[in-house]
Amino acid sequence: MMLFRLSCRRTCDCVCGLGRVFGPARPARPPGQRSLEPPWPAVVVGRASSSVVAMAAKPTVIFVLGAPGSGKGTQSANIVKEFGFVHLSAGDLLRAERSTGSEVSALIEQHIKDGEIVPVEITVSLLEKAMNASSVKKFLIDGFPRNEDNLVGWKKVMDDKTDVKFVLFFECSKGVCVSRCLERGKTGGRADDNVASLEKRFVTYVDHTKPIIDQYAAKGMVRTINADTSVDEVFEAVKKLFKNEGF
Ligand SMILES: Nc1ncnc2c1ncn2[C@@H]1O[C@H](COP(=O)(O)OP(=O)(O)OP(=O)(O)O)[C@@H](O)[C@H]1O
Ligand SMILES: Nc1ccn([C@H]2C[C@H](O)[C@@H](COP(=O)(O)O)O2)c(=O)n1
Repeated sequence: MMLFRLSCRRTCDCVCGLGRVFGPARPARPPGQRSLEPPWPAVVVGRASSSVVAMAAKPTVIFVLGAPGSGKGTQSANIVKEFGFVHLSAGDLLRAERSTGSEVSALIEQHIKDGEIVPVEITVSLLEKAMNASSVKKFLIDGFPRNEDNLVGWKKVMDDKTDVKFVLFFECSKGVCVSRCLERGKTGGRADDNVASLEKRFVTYVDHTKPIIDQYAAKGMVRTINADTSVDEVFEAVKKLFKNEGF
């Protein structure tokens, strides 16, 4: 134990003890990065039998789900500020990819217009790329997994590489969600914030996304927040939850 502490102090600048998190010498924080998280691969040290073992910590993931307009994006932005997470919206990543004019642009455009879910190979590869590009390794993944295809694709490619903590579920009545989206549609520039697309998006939500939330609920992995109230009231509930979860 004593020997370990001495050698640890020589090799890193953290306050190490067995079981604490440390990594290589701390590099300068990249400009604009607000998080206090270490921007280098963390290493967790613990004892196995009589030897000391080290393994890389996996990125933390929280999935953010709820009906269209339930406030996933709004609350994710608040969580980023308060708790230092990185917000990755699957919808935003797909919209960005659509506007690059790549070979999948037309396919994404059609799916978004029809309120349907884009094949997971596209979405997971965009998510993985964004996660790899981030120095902060705590992610809110908003609007994913939205259907069985999303879930299977995530498990295949990302399950072993990440630590999914829970699903943050914003529960909100359809009437409130629709009126928020229609209001957003007046100025937001989204092609799918209209009555026709919203109807399709809600069908997709009820038929395909809600069953995914239910699957996670059966595993005790859903944290439900009432999202019918004001932005501030919803965030108070979110803050309480995140503190209880140890963030
Ligand atoms: N609690 C709230 N009270 C009133 N308006 C809200 C609330 N939360 C969000 N809004 C507004 O409702 C609209 C939709 O919110 P937001 O984009 O956060 O929802 P979302 O769940 O991410 O939607 P989508 O899945 O369609 O992208 C926005 O215009 C936002 O400002
Ligand atoms: N996992 C996802 C997330 C989003 N999309 C597409 C289809 C949605 O209607 C659209 C908008 O998403 P939002 O911004 O409302 O979360 O993006 C998808 O295919 N797969």
